[in-house]
Amino acid sequence: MVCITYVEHLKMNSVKRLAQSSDLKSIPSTYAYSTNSNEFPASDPQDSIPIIDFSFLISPDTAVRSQVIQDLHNACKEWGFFQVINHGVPETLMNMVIEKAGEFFELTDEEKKDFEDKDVREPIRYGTSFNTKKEKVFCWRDYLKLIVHPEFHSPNKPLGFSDVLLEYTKRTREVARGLLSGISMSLGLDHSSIEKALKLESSLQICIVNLYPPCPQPNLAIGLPPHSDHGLLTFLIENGVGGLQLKHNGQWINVNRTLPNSFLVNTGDHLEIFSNGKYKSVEHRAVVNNAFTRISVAVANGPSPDTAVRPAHELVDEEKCPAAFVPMKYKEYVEMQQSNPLSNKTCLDRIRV
Ligand SMILES: O=C(O)CCC(=O)C(=O)O
Ligand SMILES: [Fe+2]
Repeated sequence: MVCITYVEHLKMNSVKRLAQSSDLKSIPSTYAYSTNSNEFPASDPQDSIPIIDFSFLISPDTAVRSQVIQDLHNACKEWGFFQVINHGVPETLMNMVIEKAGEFFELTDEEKKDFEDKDVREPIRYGTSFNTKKEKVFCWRDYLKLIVHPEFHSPNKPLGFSDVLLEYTKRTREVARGLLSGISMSLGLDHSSIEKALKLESSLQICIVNLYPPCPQPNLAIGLPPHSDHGLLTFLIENGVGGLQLKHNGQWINVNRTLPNSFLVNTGDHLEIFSNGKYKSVEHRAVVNNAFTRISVAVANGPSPDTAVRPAHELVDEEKCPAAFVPMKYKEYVEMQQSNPLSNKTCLDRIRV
């Protein structure tokens, strides 16, 4: 392994730059997540990840609507991951997001420095790994995190990035609200229960761009360690390289292919909280490879920042099914998650009764 001191390495503040060092044949010890080259065994899924046809949610035919609500129930209960098709967001817009996100990382170090991550409360944060202040082992990943709603924030470069993001995040928010209305019904609640209780008109929406450069020892480093997401629903798109793995029935499986023009959506911690544990947030991780740069864009759709989220009262029964989580403001939860190393479901466990 190359021996770069901790300080030298922190000065780089970008694994993309580290990966570009022409003589990099092995990873610095600070990236050695594993000593076992079989640390990330995963298999291909036997059944495909559930598919949700978004257009069915607004079908005039009641039977079609009931079926898609049942599909959402099964997807949230059995998988916590699903592919959304016929969502109405143009494919060209989705491709532009990936393209512009990639261009952001091509800016010079000086240009990117203006957006450097200084504090978890900042609305624009460019950085490396997940939380270098707290981590012993770093992730093979650079990131750009943006708060895009209720207020929209974006870097002013590269040219056109901000416009594309504004449109994309607005459109995905509409799809998220539609899905959450169906998910409300799939929990036996009114279609507007989640919308009203969690004040979705001012939902906190965060866009996370991940860049995973080629890694000389992909079996020892990790892109993102196993974790669940903080929000209600995360929408993921990527540049076709692959590397996401999810935990299904206790086994890690590869997400190799998703349907063209689809979103990969996963349930987050706040859906687990609101549903009082009926729907669980699902652990996933990103592995790296030695040939291609992977870019993924995750949009986390959550409750409004000031809402103290608790299980829906209809899903709580003091005797049979008491509240499984203590209430906490969503923005405080996000800060707690971002201020600690990323690890499994440790954040949610802190508020579990
Ligand atoms: O890059 C990926 O596939 C996963 C990203 C992710 O899990 C996240 O940003 O929370
Ligand atoms: Fe995630």
